Amino acid sequence: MKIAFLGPHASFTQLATAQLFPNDELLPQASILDCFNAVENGDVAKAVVPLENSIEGTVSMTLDYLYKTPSIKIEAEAVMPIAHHLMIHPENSIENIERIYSHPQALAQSFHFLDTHYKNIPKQDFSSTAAAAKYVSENKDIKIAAVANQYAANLYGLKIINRNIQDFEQNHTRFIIISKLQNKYENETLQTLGEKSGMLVTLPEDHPGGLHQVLSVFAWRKMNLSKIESRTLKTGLGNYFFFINVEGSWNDILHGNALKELESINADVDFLGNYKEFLLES
Ligand SMILES: O=C(O)C(=O)C[C@]1(C(=O)O)C=C[C@@H](O)C=C1
Repeated sequence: MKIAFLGPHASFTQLATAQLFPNDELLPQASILDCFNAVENGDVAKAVVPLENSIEGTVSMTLDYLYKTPSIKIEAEAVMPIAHHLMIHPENSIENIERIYSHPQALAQSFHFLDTHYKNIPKQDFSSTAAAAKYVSENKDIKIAAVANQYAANLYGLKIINRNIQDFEQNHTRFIIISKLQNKYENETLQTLGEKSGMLVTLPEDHPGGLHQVLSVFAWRKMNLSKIESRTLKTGLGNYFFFINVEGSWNDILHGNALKELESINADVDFLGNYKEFLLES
């Protein structure tokens, strides 16, 4: 089976994808949009993209494309510990470094460390941590460093200057497996952390108590929400959709007609699936 992931080789997303699909053909993509397009066009069966980080929060691009592509559903979530390291070309010295490159999520997760120790060195966004590491390995003359993982340092022959530079010890990223198949991904070799449902809810118009009505559907059924995120609809200031995770199995969700009640208050619901959450190794 072909599986797309946010590449290039040695990205954190690849480390997650390799654990989820050890026997499949993994195809690196240049962006989260390319991962969604590869699934939407049928070039691959599934893709793995980041959804949320425990320090930096939701990856908004992933939410936006889930909203824009209703045919794409979620098959599973996987949580992986994230350790960032600062690395340079082995022929360079950290004293000469003039710029630090990485994925914006990685720079944000290490912001205080970089601000404390490398305050005057400009930080620059790159498409992924691994692409930044690769760029450093190919450009020893332009005195740059990258924030990336150990695997990228090994693959691109870089020297690690500072280890574990993330601002909080507990740094985890949650990835999702997306597909059009609406399957539930199973893996008996990985630890299961729980089960949940995901949905995107849009209210017909902004009115007093609208979100309260949506939340009460779950509250009086004693269903626990594990995530709620509002995201702009891009139709004007103040217009949002909501990504909601409800803990529990599919039967719990159907129990008491929660989805029917949401429809009865004219909420538009794109049900993303009932799926498991797995724990990965770093
Ligand atoms: O740049 C990478 O290596 C990625 O896989 C992307 C990504 C992200 O978008 O959150 C994945 C995990 C880490 O949180 C940092 C970056």
